Amino acid sequence: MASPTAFALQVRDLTVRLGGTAVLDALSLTAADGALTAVLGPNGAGKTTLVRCCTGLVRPDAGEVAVLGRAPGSPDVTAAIGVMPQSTGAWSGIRAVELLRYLASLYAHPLDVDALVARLGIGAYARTPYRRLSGGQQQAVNLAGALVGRPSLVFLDEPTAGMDPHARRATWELLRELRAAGASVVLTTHAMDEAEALADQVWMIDRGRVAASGTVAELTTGGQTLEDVFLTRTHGVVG
Ligand SMILES: Nc1ncnc2c1ncn2[C@@H]1O[C@H](COP(=O)(O)OP(=O)(O)OP(=O)(O)O)[C@@H](O)[C@H]1O
Repeated sequence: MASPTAFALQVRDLTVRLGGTAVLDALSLTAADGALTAVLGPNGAGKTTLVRCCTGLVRPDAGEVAVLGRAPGSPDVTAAIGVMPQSTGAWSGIRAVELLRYLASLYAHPLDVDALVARLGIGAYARTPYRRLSGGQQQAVNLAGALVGRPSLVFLDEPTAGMDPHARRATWELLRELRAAGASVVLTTHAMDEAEALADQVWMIDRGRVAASGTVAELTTGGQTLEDVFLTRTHGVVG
């Protein structure tokens, strides 16, 4: 289903206070329809909080979020998006393939679970309880869970963290295919090569604000690498 707007995601002046701190501080950004948008930022910059606002899990203190042109958390939006959170402890006992079949049953036109399992290399551990999977295997199942409903817009919070290079490249290929099929992708990552390889648009956020944005080419004019730009424009907690 195509988005009715030119933007899959519009975030305006978003402010979230947690524990007395403005974790997001009047943050504004957009994700174009049909594009892959990467959100980069140091640990604690507010990336996961942003995703949680977009998926209706965190209610902002101020500002606006429009997901596919509508309010986050509404049933029609929820049915049209996919979400891969950083951790999903709730699935502890269920086998990977049973989890995916259950998730598929929640959608009107899900992807074929067996094909998705084969595509992401999940077959070898499809009958293993989720809690016994390695970190990278859990990531692959989480990714499959985010995609199985054939979403128009998918939020992926550090999708390849913990994946080996085979799984990482398979994931990149799948994300390129998703975009080619017209889906919009918003992903957070610490991997600069991932943003360079995939992103149509990059947003660097720091301390809850936008520190830089543009295409990779725009951000790296002047011969700097994306990592150089990141290190210059954002603050780390170490050092
Ligand atoms: N429930 C909460 N109460 C208080 N502070 C919180 C809460 N949840 C998150 N925070 C704080 O908000 C800030 C942003 O956290 P968030 O998880 O959004 O960062 P992030 O950019 O995703 O970081 P990382 O790259 O480490 O995953 C952090 O300083 C975190 O400690």
